[in-house]
Amino acid sequence: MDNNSNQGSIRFSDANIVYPNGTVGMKDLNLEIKPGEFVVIVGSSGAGKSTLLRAINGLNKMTSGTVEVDGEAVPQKDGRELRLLRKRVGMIFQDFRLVKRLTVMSNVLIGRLAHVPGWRAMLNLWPAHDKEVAMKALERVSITEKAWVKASQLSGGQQQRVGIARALAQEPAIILADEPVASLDPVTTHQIMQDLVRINRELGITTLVNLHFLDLARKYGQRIIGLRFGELVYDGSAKTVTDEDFRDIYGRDFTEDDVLDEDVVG
Ligand SMILES: Nc1ncnc2c1ncn2[C@@H]1O[C@H](COP(=O)(O)OP(=O)(O)OP(=O)(O)O)[C@@H](O)[C@H]1O
Repeated sequence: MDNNSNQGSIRFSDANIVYPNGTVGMKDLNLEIKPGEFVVIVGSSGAGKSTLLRAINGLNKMTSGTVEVDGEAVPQKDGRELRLLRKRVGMIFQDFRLVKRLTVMSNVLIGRLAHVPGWRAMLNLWPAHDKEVAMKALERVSITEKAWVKASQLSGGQQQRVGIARALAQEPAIILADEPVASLDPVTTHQIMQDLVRINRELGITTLVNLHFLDLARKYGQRIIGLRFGELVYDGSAKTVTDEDFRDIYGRDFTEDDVLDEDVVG
């Protein structure tokens, strides 16, 4: 998987999203993310983390302002241009979003859908190249031995690895992971976070991860972005973020519910 031709820069300029019911999802956001960055986004429930991620692949439309990927505005209308943009942006979900009755391989090939003619995919006549890309993606998350197993037979952690492989099969410039570990046990959570960090280092794919747990943000983030009521209230290194910063982002003291490993709470 060669990511050299991909870039993966993101820029929000004076960006606002107000939902039809009047809720503010994003407020005056100005933010630049460089190709290859690993960014963790934190904030309490409803702070606008998903809104931000979904704006990058055009799932949420701007009320005003712009979001650009590699210098091109994310199309605000559904259509061919938006499909081309989405080809470059892989998504990873909290609930994995696999097709449970299909094999792991078929699920990963879904990541190739935008790259092959629809009739080929429908007839399951995938070109050798696409199968190879899918298998390499499975290798990247060490799960090739499950290629021909039905997704329904996998553990949560294995399912999330397949979710990652499906995103990688797109050969994306950007990966957006929306609470990717929220459904996993602590041990598996660390494994999946390590996978995401390793893949980011190996392939240089710009990666944005929404996280609920503060200790994970600190441990695995490179850069931390904090949101509150749709506004950017923190942007800094994960190495130097303080408990005080987290309190400001959350607008309250944090509790054991905010950390995965409880002994971290002082
Ligand atoms: N489709 C929608 N229509 C109306 N309001 C919405 C919609 N989607 C999100 N919101 C609201 O926008 C705000 C930001 O939501 P968002 O899902 O981005 O927050 P979040 O930080 O991801 O929260 P969580 O951690 O709970 O997923 C919240 O107040 C939410 O209720």
